[in-house]
Amino acid sequence: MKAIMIVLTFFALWLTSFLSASGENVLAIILILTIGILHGSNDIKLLLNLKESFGLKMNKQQYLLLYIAVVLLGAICFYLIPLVTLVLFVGISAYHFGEQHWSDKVHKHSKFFIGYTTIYGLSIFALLFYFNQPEVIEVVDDLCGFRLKHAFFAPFLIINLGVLLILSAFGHKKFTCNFILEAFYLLVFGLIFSIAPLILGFALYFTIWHSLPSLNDQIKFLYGDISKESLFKYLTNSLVYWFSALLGLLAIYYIIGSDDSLFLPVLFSFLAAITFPHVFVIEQIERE
Ligand SMILES: CC1=C(/C=C/C(C)=C/C=C/C(C)=C/C=O)C(C)(C)CCC1
Repeated sequence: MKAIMIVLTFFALWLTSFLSASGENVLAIILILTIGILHGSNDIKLLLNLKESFGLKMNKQQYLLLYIAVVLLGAICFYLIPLVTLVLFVGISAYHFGEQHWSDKVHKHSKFFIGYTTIYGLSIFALLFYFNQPEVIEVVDDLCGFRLKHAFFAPFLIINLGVLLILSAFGHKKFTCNFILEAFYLLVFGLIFSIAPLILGFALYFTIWHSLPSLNDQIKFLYGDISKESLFKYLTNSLVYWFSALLGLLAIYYIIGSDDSLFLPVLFSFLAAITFPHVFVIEQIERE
């Protein structure tokens, strides 16, 4: 799987050398809205397939209502306390990306696992942000009116990578992985983020390194194997949710009108709102 992901990543990077800046943005947005959104479109079915979640067992309508309520709550928080919600969003996403990457390589459910995966995810974001400082400063400013300083990025990267290194050294007995290979993946991510602009760098990581493996795990969890039939079942079942998410996003863009400077902030706050419940669903299936 990882070899395919490396090939896909470099293929996509090679493809972008033929694209203009706006072409790269279009490719990034297509990746996020297709594979990216798709990997969160079967959350309700995943919840229904759990023995229980949060000690509860609810029916489809109840889960759907709860899900929509959490999305709306996330959106309202973004509106009312944008900076706090953004920090929370990046922290939760870091844990979520790390959990996806490490779940089969280290003993789960320990405090160490939560700390390690969060620091790993933060290191990925720190790499992405470090190589795209002007764009990150703009998007964060547009999102919550807070202007990050350039002096923030290098220490943020060094601290996260440093803590990751220390935790890896102390906890290496808990892992079943090749750390040289893991360091190589981080190098590949750094390379992608330094070559591609912010949105494309994020999209390549998010779709190839997070959403595809997550789709793989989810299909196995739901149908027991990866086959044409189970892929077809997954796609047909997620279609209506995927389509509703896209319609929701389109509706927001329609309501705010054609203000270009709001395009990325709206996309990221939309992602944040739908990410909050998704992270809890995946956390529950990883626990089973
Ligand atoms: C890239 C980026 C950001 C963070 C995005 C995040 C945190 C995305 C997480 C998505 C997830 C976890 C999706 C679901 O699986 C900021 C800080 C908004 C602004 C600068 C660019």
